[in-house]
Amino acid sequence: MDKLLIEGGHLLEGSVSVSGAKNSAVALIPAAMLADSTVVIDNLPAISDVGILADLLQEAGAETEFINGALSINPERMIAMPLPNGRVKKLRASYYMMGAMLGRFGKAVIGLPGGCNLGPRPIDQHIKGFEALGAKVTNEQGAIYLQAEKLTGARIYLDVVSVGATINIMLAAVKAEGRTVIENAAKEPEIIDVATLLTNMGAEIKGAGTNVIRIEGVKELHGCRHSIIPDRIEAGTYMIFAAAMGRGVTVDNIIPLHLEALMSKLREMGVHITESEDAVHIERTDHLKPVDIKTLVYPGFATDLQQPVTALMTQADGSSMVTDTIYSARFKHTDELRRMGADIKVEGRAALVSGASRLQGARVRATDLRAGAALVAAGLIADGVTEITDVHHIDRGYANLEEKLNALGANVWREKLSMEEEEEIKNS
Ligand SMILES: CC(=O)N[C@H]1[C@@H](OP(=O)(O)OP(=O)(O)OC[C@H]2O[C@@H](n3ccc(=O)[nH]c3=O)[C@H](O)[C@@H]2O)O[C@H](CO)[C@@H](O)[C@@H]1O
Ligand SMILES: C=C(OP(=O)(O)O)C(=O)O
Repeated sequence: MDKLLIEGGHLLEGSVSVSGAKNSAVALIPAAMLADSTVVIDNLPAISDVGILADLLQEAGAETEFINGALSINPERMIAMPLPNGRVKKLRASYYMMGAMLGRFGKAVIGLPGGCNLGPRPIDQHIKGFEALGAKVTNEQGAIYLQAEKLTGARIYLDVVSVGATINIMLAAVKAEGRTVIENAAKEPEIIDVATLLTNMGAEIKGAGTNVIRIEGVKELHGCRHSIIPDRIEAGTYMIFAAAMGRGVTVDNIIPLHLEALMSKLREMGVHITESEDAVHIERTDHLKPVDIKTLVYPGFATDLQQPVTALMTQADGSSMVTDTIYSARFKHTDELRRMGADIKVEGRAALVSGASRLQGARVRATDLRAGAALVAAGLIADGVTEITDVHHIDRGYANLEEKLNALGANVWREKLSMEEEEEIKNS
């Protein structure tokens, strides 16, 4: 097991290039199995979720090869291999194996997904969609069994706006017979990215990015090449790092439109931001203003940036309130930030952050992916050295984090935990 060490207090300067989007990549890889020949996905982020999904496809018979940041997937020899648990539990997006396997084989056995523990994360809307398309779905001993004689298009109204359910239903429906309409669909940019890949494979999809998606089923899909959109959450995280510590940081290779909610809040806090076509330039201010933020579905403020922005709020002069309307328990990072000197009170779905606090380096735990990002932000700000354990959560979503930060002038490195430290963590 590794820990991440950050010597705080260094101002950041220069340019950072954002990787391909995790939440696209993890859907595009399973989507490739719907083709009858090779799909090549470019601009893949070097994160553990991508590696695990490529392994899962390979386990089920796909030929996969990583070449210079691209993944080539030949799914011709895939079989409906049951994937009951093990690696499936390591990430949330293994749920896309359900929709993709169902679409390809008419059946699947997939373990219940893992991913960040942010309170209950049911998959009832995914299952409602699969059933509407004609699948019989059962849950036996922690695995979901899906079976369909034939998939037939249907009208599906999502009771909850869900990114995962929207994409999963698209995956199962593109080769179903007839028309599927997804109503109250999620509108995140990653959904458009998945629809773009599927369309390039020959699917007929209209309305991705709006709340009604219409799919005409086709008999066959073919191989193609597709480049992943930039990761708006990684971009937003670096923008927050820069807002805290940037003497002048350009966050490059992004789509600024995807980050409007964050930019508007950073500007309210007094952060200097200049936008260009595919980059933003950020300079910190000496007097950060407090701000209230409520997370919402896209294009609202992304819940995945709620945790990192909380770390920034500790540096504002006054009280900020952050409310998470998407997840009921996405506040584990606040306990760790408190250990570093933050003044944060959590009540229900809201956290009241009183600043400005002088943060001190401490040993803290990345309880989940974006909690990890919040602790990195705090570590960059704090006096002294911050040690972050459970780094595997951070590795699920941030490609080459140390390299990118050190190139901006930070001092970040990784060490192996000693046996004593591992024991201490196990017992804590
Ligand atoms: C791999 C991936 O893309 N992960 C993202 C995806 O997660 P994920 O797809 O899991 O998130 P959803 O959009 O599905 O979840 C949104 C809300 O709907 C609820 N819900 C969801 C499905 C369902 O069947 N029933 C139900 O009640 C969830 O508990 C949550 O409260 O979108 C989230 C919301 O933007 C992001 O935080 C995650 O980074
Ligand atoms: C919650 C997240 O990821 P996942 O859904 O993969 O757990 C995230 O990326 O912040």
